[in-house]
Amino acid sequence: MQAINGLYEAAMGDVPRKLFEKIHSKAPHLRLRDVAAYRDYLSRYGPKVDVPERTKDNVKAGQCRLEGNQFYHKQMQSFALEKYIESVCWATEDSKDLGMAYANCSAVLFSAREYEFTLLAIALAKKHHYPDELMPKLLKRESECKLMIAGGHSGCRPNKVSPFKLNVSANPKIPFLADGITMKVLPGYGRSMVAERGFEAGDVILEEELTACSVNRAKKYLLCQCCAYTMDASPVPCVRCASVVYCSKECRQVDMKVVHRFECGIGEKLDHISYGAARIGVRMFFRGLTLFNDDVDKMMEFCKAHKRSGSDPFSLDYTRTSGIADEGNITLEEFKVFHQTSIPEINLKKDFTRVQAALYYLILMDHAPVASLFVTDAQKDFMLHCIHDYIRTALFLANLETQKLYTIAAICNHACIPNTFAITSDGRMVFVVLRRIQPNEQILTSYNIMHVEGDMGHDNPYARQLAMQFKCICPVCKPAGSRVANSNAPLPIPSGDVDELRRKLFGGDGPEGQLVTLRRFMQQYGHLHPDHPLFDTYIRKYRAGLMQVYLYYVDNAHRARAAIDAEVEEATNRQK
Ligand SMILES: C[S@@+](CC[C@H](N)C(=O)[O-])C[C@H]1O[C@@H](n2cnc3c(N)ncnc32)[C@H](O)[C@@H]1O
Repeated sequence: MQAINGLYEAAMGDVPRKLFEKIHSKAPHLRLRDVAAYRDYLSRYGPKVDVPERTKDNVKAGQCRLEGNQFYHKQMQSFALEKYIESVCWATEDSKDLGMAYANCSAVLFSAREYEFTLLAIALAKKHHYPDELMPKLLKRESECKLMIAGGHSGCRPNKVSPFKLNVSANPKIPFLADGITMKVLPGYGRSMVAERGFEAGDVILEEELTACSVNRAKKYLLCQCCAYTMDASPVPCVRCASVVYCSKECRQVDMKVVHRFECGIGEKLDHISYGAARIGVRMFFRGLTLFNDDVDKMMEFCKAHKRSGSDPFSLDYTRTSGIADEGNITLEEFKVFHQTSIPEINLKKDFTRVQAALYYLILMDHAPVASLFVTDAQKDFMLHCIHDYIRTALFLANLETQKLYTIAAICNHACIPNTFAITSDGRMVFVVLRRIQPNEQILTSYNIMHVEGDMGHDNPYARQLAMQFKCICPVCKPAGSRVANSNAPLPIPSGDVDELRRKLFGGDGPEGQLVTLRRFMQQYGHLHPDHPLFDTYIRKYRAGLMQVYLYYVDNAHRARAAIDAEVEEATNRQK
């Protein structure tokens, strides 16, 4: 068989799906056999993943800058920034190329009026050998930035408090979740998030930081490898490879400690195996290994003692842990919850996960930092099976579109017309109630979270992708159409109220005013949804408004300020 190289593009990242069709035509006896049979077959007959790795290269850094400049001159700023970030990744630590790439980032950020980030990029350019002869231009930009900030054009929003903070009483053990929400196992759905008390439209019931993510190849220079934060900031590259980038030094440190030390040097090959959330499985495996201080036998013992018998994330006590930022890793308890997740039979019958796991295994075992830890056959088999299990768990629990895994939010099931809106931006998930939820009602979000303007709809390609995962039994899709969809029926809402709503929505009220109006409307009439299709318009408007206002309050500039302060402190210490 040919080596795997370039198939990725042809198959939109679906190497294993295409490959397993090929494998099965050549070796039909493999179908649904243990993953070890796939490993043995692939290691014997190939194909071998043959993709060049990206090691630091200043020539490539220069090429990316030139490509970025072309976009910049065509006013295609986001493409320019992506190229400049890539340039940062290729450049060696001691080169002028690094300083120049940061300076170019600063030009884009300045034109986007991100003054704090511009200052940060300038500080990094100066620190990283930006050429003296070009310095006057950079200093001019720096002083213009300071003037803009002094003139009140800061991206920081010190006086505004985001309305997307938990606004109901919190669970005593899970402070980022509303009190009065529990996990129940419901027929057809499995684990489900259920309200024990009523919630109103506008209640913010969850505000969770992600547990793990995987950044797909197409976005590798756009998202932080560790926390999935959008790279509008000043990029922090891996010091060794040119394959990953981080939003901060802290993220680089954390990722290096828990995962990247195993993946650095084989990142391109690993990226080639899966386009989607499967890689989260590999990353969770290494996070587990890190929890056991790389002691494979200890991890094996633990995993053997804790069978995949089902788990309850609501049993976790987050008040006893300080979270990923401080610890640099998930806790053992959180890892156990992931490890013990039970998966429906249908998800176990997918061959492509076996091919994925076998390919990951073969690449990893060809890499000294991993191979040196897995020596005996038992240890090697453990790694293979564990990675396979975790790939399946990740595909079951993570959002396939955003490739992010949240421990608590993952329990929430999907509805095509949900009662709660899941907003995800960067590495944070927020649940806002869209219409009244009664005690004992299930909390449901649409997994199609990126398509704010539309509910799932069965013609939506993402809906088809989901349909491969499970057969939807939400109130809209349940057989025999439990939804009373009668577009001719008059809405039982006084016409004066509808006119008033329309006037406010379309009469120039700002997004925040619109939100207040919509929330009141939903509180009063939300129970009519989804019974009347006309109502969808308002729900959609409400969701779009929530997203718009949410993004307005995302205040990333304070992160840039903190990073600038840290740079200044570091420079002062260096001078001492
Ligand atoms: C992210 S998990 C949600 C938690 C899951 N119920 C559990 O037991 O852990 C996604 C899985 O839940 C189930 N699920 C979610 N929404 C569903 C729906 N509307 N209809 C049927 N199954 C659903 C499917 O098995 C799906 O693959």
